[in-house]
Amino acid sequence: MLHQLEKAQQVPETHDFLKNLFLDGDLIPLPFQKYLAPWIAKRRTPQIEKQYEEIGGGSPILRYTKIQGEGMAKLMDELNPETAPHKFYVAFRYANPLTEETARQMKADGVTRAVAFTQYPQYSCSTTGSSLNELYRKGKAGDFGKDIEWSVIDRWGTHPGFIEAVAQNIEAALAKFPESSRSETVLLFSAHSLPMSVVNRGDPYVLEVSASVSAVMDRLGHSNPYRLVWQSQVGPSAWMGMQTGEALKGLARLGKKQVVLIPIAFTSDHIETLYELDLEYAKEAREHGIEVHRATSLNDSPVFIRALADIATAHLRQTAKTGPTSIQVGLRCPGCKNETCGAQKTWFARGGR
Ligand SMILES: C=CC1=C(C)c2cc3[nH]c(cc4nc(cc5[nH]c(cc1n2)c(C)c5CCC(=O)O)C(CCC(=O)O)=C4C)c(C)c3C=C
Ligand code: FES
Ligand SMILES: [Fe+2]
Repeated sequence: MLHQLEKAQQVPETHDFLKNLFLDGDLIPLPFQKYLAPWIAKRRTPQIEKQYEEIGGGSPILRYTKIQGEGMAKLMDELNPETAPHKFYVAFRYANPLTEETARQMKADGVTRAVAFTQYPQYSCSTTGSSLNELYRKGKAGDFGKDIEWSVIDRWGTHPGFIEAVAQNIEAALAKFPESSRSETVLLFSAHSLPMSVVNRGDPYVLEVSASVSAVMDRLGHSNPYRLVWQSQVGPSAWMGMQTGEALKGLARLGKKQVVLIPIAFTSDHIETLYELDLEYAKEAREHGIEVHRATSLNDSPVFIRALADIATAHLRQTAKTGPTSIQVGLRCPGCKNETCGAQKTWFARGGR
């Protein structure tokens, strides 16, 4: 079973993954989306397939998400026996296991209480928002079963356990530089960028990623100079900058010799750490005379798995008092014109009813 699911994450799934992604009107509203999405996906597939081939034949996201989920549920059984047993399910937005498949499984298992626990530390309507909209659509249609009660963990980008796990991985990367020059190493935090159209409608992601970086730097005692830069722009529109690749070139021009690259907006390795950061940017920076080490992604970090268990445990205790959703998730972006966002928020605030 595990093997089959892992195989589904491999190169041949790239086309369907991209098609589902470009079909998502909550992520990228396109004119004639139903027709344009398959066309863009098809055109983009060979290039992205090649990237997945170069990072070992697929994305490790599912494998790590399962390790994290299993570790979290086991710890929660110990930390919070009153709500045990805890079970995790994975619902991806574009690759298998898709929300509809997971819904079927949860219905078959007779689940009556569920927490939608986003695995994006910082909230964006293009990531967590899109996933919540999908859960809402499937939930409203009864795909998860009729009597399920929902609550939502919508963001946790400054949770001390998450910050500690990131900081420890930065310290391990810094230790690879000679002690004499270690404090001159630039810490370059890199997050997936957002189109300016999303930023400018009031999406909270840029602020929240910045807050994560601030919290990590506080934890490190501001031992090094740092910047937050943005990667993985797609298409011709304007995106949040400065771009990670350009920043590395700029640092080289300024005579910087040592950089630690830090993925800050995702919890496991994926195409953007393993291909873009490691194979593209780090290689290019080395050609410009910079020694680059990448902070390891959180992956199977026990400190991080403990943080997930702590976040979920605190949530279960808190929702009994404060209700199923946070105050912050209730506010739509001031520029939001997507009616599904409003309906989704109302639905979750009522516990999925
Ligand atoms: C972590 C935060 C992410 C944000 C914010 C985000 C916004 C966003 N992404 C696209 C388009 C694409 N993203 C793609 C891959 C991808 N995106 C994220 C995360 C965020 N995206 C991850 C972790 C991944 C990699 C998945 C993996 O298995 O490795 C892709 C596919 C790859 C490609 O074709 O380049 C696209 C396309 C948009 C348009 C967007 C904001 C509106
Ligand atoms: S786009 Fe942010 S709430 Fe709709
Ligand atoms: Fe993306």
